[in-house]
Amino acid sequence: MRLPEALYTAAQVRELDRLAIEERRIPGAKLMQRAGAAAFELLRTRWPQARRVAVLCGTGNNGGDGYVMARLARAAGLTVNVLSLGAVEKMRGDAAAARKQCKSAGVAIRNFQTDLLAGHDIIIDAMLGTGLEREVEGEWRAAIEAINASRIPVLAVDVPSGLNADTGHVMGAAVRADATMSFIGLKAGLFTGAGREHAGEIFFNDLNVPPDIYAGVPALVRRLTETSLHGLMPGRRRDMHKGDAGHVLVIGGDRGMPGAARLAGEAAYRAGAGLVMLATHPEHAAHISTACPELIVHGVATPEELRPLLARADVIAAGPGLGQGAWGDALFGAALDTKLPMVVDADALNTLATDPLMHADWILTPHPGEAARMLGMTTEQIQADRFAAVRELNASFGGVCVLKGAGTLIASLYDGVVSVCDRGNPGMASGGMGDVLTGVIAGLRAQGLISPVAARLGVWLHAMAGDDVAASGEIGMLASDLFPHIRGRLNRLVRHAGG
Ligand SMILES: NC(=O)C1=CN([C@@H]2O[C@H](COP(=O)(O)OP(=O)(O)OC[C@H]3O[C@@H](n4cnc5c(N)ncnc54)[C@H](O)[C@@H]3O)[C@@H](O)[C@H]2O)[C@H](O)CC1
Ligand SMILES: [K+]
Repeated sequence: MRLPEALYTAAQVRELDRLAIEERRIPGAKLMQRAGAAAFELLRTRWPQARRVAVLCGTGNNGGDGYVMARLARAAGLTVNVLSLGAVEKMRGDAAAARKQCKSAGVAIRNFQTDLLAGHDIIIDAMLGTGLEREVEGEWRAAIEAINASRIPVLAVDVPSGLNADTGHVMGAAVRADATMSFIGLKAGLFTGAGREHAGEIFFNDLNVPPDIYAGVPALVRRLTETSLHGLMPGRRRDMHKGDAGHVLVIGGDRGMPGAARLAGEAAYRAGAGLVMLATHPEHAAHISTACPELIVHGVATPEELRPLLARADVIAAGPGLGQGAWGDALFGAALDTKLPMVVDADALNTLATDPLMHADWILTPHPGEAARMLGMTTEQIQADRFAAVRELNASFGGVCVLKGAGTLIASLYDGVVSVCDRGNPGMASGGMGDVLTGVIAGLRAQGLISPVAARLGVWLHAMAGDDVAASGEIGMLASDLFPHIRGRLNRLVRHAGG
């Protein structure tokens, strides 16, 4: 089943469950049977050779799903060992019934012990799902750490145990799954922060609930997908000229830091800008121009020298290599005085951290460290709840905020929706990648896309290009390796949209 765009919190999925059970009269036990069957089907298709299955079951409905899977695995002739955790005598309702049925089917059920994991081909993690309500401790933590140390493949049921379904934060310890099958509603925490590290490949099954129940629970988080980004790029008239494709002015490159500004400038061209000007420190204007002759490079020492360039720009990209000295502050200040749309990154964000200004139309692109400085928090606090952080940044600074990192988030005051990019890879954690993103977003904005659209499309193109480059390995990727793939992905998007 294709992954839906809509992502939900645990509470929202519980509401969807309630609607299905109470208003559509689908018994919870039936949903549990369907969940167990769907997850077992995934087990068979993804690990067809697996014969010896360890199913770790908690005491709630997540565990109930696991008991259903164990019964089905035994009926299919697999060797199954259920290892249960928690106070099983307190089990009630559907989960208790599933455990009873599993026992009646002759499945071996024992209390979890670390040494019982060895010798299995696959581990099913059905300990904790959306009911996780505190840090894992004791036998739960021991089980999670034993699973992660065992190096046995893991299929997580609904949510990897120990992972916060809303934020992707690890609550003490969390299972590192090779695959996670999530039910009824995809949980937002699987797609950002530590979620991406722990969920493995994500699968979804709607358990065949009536589609109209989703209308009652509006998703506030949405995945970026190629489909959702189709048709956003303006067409290109045969008689258009470079002015029609927009003028970008990159402001950056203080003494000794020419590279960032140059990368942002070239990226703006790769995203389709008609003309890209670069206002940089006079000492390296000449050789940036040699390195990339398409850039209109100006050595600028003062705001007065910057003004003629501001007058010709449609969009400003401020920050790449801007530095935090008087030169950069003066030029950034002059840019803020205009009403031009801006993409603000890197050192210019650090200026905002100390001098929280506002601007009519900007896209801020902090990484977690810059976000922490902007909000007066620690990076750990930002990463502990990235959704809350990006919403707070957006509420504090307005416009559009792009919180970079695994599972980049985009929040926009224009529509209140947070978008998640579930593409990109660790190979992109290298110098210059952020400068390229800044340039791509500015290049799209210059072609007339409104800021929330330019930010979403830019983040998606940048991540897809990074995945294209990583197809030949994630180690040793250069930011400039992305350029041909950004262009390729953008033209493919336009072609498929019939643009
Ligand atoms: N109809 C449905 O509701 C469906 C649910 N599905 C599955 O059910 C789980 C959610 O089940 P729930 O009983 O609400 O909670 P959990 O099973 O995730 O947690 C069980 C239980 O564990 C205790 N607990 C919480 N935190 C901790 C902790 N840190 N350490 C120890 N114990 C903890 C707490 O008492 C919880 O109640 C959902 O994920 C699905 O897997 C079906 O899949 C679909 C139908
Ligand atoms: K689980």
